Amino acid sequence: MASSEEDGSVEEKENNNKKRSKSAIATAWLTFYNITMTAGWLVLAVAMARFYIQKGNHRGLYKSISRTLKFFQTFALLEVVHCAVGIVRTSVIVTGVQVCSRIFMVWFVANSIKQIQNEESVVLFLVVWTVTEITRYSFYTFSLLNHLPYFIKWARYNMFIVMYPLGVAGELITIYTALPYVRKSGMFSMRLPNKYNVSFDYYIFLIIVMLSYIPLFPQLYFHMLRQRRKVLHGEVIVEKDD
Ligand SMILES: CCCCCCCCCCCCC[C@@H](O)CC(=O)SCCNC(=O)CCNC(=O)[C@H](O)C(C)(C)COP(=O)(O)OP(=O)(O)OC[C@H]1O[C@@H](n2cnc3c(N)ncnc32)[C@H](O)[C@@H]1OP(=O)(O)O
Repeated sequence: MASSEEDGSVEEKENNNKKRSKSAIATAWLTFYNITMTAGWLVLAVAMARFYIQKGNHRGLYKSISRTLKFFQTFALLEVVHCAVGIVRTSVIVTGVQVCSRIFMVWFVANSIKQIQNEESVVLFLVVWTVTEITRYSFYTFSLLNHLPYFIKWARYNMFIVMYPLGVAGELITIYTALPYVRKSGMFSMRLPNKYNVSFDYYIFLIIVMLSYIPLFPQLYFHMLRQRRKVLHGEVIVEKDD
């Protein structure tokens, strides 16, 4: 049977060619992006391991890796763009919540509140994020290259069961530990009266962020459980549109 392209008009053929070259460009870009991100998180893993081996404890670890961490975690904003322009089939909202909460954690908590940088909870979320991202980006890279080893697929869709709650625990304990310093310093806050007639309390905002994990985290977790059933057990899942 002839394909629709063979039957179609010149215009249809041109459209098909455009789609094909767009997806080739998209695949090339995603491969480059995922390799870069895998390498970035590997650099972080090696830097953390070396730091710990040399110093024997975690004091100063955050400071030593903060530039690399900020760069690669911020670069992950492109994932929201990938979903928005449709080159990956993932929800913009799910990806947006995941990426924005991490960027918030890096820039407005760990980076801004120096007193908490040596907390164990910071090391906890850093280690969990690093292991997760090396697995996740190598999963995408090998999938795009059509050479996905089963252990990477297995790790991608099983490790999160433990890693997600551990990462969330690290993040929440860190924010909780930061609260007294934020209250004392009044950082990022605006009190009335001021010329804009606006008041903002960063301390209260951080409490709201912590509370927002209660409705939002289960959605991410259940999304991953659905992905797991689809990919590892071949279940057909009908996703709602954003
Ligand atoms: C301003 C203040 C905001 C404060 C908000 C506070 C609320 C916070 C609540 C949230 C807490 C989050 C805490 C979090 O930071 C803790 C941790 O991360 S701990 C570590 C454990 N974490 C994980 O395991 C992360 C799991 N999450 C993810 O993997 C993703 O982020 C997620 C978007 C949730 C899910 O990913 P996705 O939907 O993409 O699933 P898949 O991987 O199965 O992929 C689906 C299809 O898309 C293709 N895809 C996706 N990305 C790419 C890519 N980069 N390159 C190529 N292809 C890609 C993938 O191949 C699939 O395609 P197909 O269906 O065709 O196979």
